[in-house]
Amino acid sequence: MMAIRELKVCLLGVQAPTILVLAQLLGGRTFLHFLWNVLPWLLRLMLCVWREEDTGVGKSSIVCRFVQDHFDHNISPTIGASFMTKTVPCGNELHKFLIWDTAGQERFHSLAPMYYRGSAAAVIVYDITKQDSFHTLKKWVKELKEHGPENIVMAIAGNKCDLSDIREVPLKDAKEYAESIGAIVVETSAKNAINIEELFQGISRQIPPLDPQENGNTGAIKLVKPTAPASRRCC
Ligand SMILES: Nc1nc2c(ncn2[C@@H]2O[C@H](COP(=O)(O)OP(=O)(O)OP(=O)(O)O)[C@@H](O)[C@H]2O)c(=O)[nH]1
Repeated sequence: MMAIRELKVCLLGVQAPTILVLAQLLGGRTFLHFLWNVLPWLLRLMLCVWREEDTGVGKSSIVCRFVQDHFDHNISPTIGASFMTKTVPCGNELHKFLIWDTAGQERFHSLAPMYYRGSAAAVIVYDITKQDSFHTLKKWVKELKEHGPENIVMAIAGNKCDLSDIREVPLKDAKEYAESIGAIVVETSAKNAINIEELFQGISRQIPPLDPQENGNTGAIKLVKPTAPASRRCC
């Protein structure tokens, strides 16, 4: 007899919220003054936003590698969220990951609670080549601690480790931070399939095993061998 447990997992992570930083810089100016001084900034901002919306930290790519063992260089940015599942063995149990891949663009931030609420685990992804994405990760951790489920397992994924020659975030920093918040940390490459399985195995290991005393209410479904159907008699 093997128990299958459904584990809701959400992936969070975004590049630096440039719009917010700029909005703070612009505060309190008159409109003409604003236009005169800020137009060059705005042009730069538009380029920046375009660039940032174009390159995420790699959440969808991690999910795609984990579930389909596939990597797409031209993957489109997620709109809202996307959903995939994968079942993996863990000891005497099967863990069915119900994975919510959230959109990284700042305009979708307010939707995130829908996905982390009720989650057994959250994977917070940053890009090792973007220091800003590591700062943003800390904001996600704060939000999860304040508003997320009490016993949520937190896993930090430093993605794009295939680009370590242009790294901005030292692994040591990530390890120290993860230790300080009791999170799992691993550097991944969705592109080269590095540590993707290990990331989810690490989450599985952190999920407490089912209490055999509990009946129902655990989200677990017991799989049992079907018994032979009762023989039917004719007449
Ligand atoms: N070199 C490298 N590039 C990667 C890796 N993972 C993702 N990318 C690239 O990074 C870009 C963004 O990847 P996505 O998976 O869409 O990132 P995301 O975080 O889901 O982005 P949003 O959906 O906008 O939140 C794409 O061009 C990917 O091909 C990786 O491990 N290494």
